This record gives sequence, C-alpha cells and structure tokens, in this order.
Amino acid sequence: MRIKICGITQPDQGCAIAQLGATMLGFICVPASPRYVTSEQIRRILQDLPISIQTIGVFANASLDQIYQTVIETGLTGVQLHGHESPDFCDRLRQLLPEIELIKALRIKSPATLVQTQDYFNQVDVLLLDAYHPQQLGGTGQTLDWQSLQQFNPPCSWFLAGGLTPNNIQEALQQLKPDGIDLSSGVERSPGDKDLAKVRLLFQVIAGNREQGTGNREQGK
Ligand SMILES: O=C(O)c1ccccc1N[C@@H]1O[C@H](COP(=O)(O)O)[C@@H](O)[C@H]1O
Repeated sequence: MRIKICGITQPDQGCAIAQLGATMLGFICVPASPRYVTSEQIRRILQDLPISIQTIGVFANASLDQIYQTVIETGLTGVQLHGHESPDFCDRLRQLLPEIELIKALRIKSPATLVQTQDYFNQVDVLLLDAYHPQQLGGTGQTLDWQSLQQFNPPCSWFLAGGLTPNNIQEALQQLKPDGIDLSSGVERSPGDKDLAKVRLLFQVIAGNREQGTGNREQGK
C-alpha cells in the first residue's frame, strides 16, 4: 500500500517522513491554504529527498499553465487535482505532462456522489476520495463514511483520504483495502508543521496491521 503524507513545508520534516516510510510526499500549491508552498520552497525540499520518493503537487482549480509551470520549475513527479477539474481538463493536463502521475481527488458528499468517479476512470492514474466540507477544499480533518465505500472497486488505483490519523487508521483499513492512503492534518502540530511522533506512530500501527493480516491468513481467517 502506498502512503502519502501531505502538506509538507519544511525540508527536514520531508526527509524525516521519507525515512519513516512514506512513499509519497504532497505539497500544497493552493495559495489560500495555510500549507501553501512556493515553487522555490518545493525545490528546496525536493533536493534533499531520496530519488525513490514520489512528490505530488496539490492544486485546486488552477490553470493548465500554472500547473505546467510549477511542475517544470520544481521537478514534481505527480499532480493531484483537488478542485472542480473536469475529465476533459485531466485529459488536457495528461497531454501537456505525459510523464507525471495524475491523481484526481473527489470530495464525497454522499454515497450518490461516488457515481461521479466513473467519469475519471480512464482519465487519471489514481482516484483519491476525500471528505466533503462546505467551506474548505481539503486538509479538513473530516472523515468519510468508510462503510459506505465498501463496494467501491474502481478499475484504476484509489486512495483513501480525509481525517485519517494514527488513532483511526487501523479501523479504516479493517473496513477498506485502498491502494494508498493520504494523511495531512492527522499527523500535524499545526497546519504545515508535521508531528514526527504522530507520523512514527502511524507507521507502527500500519506495520502492526500488516502483521495481523498475515497472521490471520496463516490461521486461515
Ligand atoms: O491541506 C490543505 O490545506 C489542502 C488545501 C486544498 C486542497 C487540498 C488540501 N489537502 C488535501 O486534503 C486531503 C485530506 O486532508 P486531511 O487528512 O483530512 O487533513 C489530503 O488529500 C490533502 O492532500
């Protein structure tokens, strides 16, 4: 399972979180967010990271040109679209930046909203499900109704996001088997300031969960 820690703003925290086991780091390129980082800041953080870490820029309703410029300036390996971007917009971004990993986040207001995800199956690499909040686009700490997602099985990869923490990740992963998880505010001291003790605990809980799964399989459960 891939693990993305989002809202990185400091080079030392990025390195430490990569060392703890994150496979992806996210950088908020949404100016209104308290976790916003400029291209210059992203570049500085990326230069110390191991090459194996995927680095994702998170955008919301930005123009194709803004996204293109940021990716070219920074060397990000992927883009997460967290606003109201259409499937056609995803297509055009794919043509512009064919090498990057393309993630479309959808904020799920009700189980009925899940139907919208179908429009993106062929357009993106990963679908990311986040919780809906009427005023904020992301990083809200709100959880989804995990039970209502149990039948969600898209033909592409999907990530679970929204209010995940070291305290609730075990329950979430007992109910769902996403290809990846994405955490931001659940491993923070304050917006953009990651709490390394919480990140460490997260990886310990996930490792325990994996061992439990292996044990259950060995015992035929
Ligand atoms: O984190 C932000 O400030 C943010 C701003 C605008 C769009 C997305 C944002 N973050 C994304 O929100 C989800 C869930 O965050 P949380 O774990 O509930 O705090 C995550 O995908 C972030 O990438």
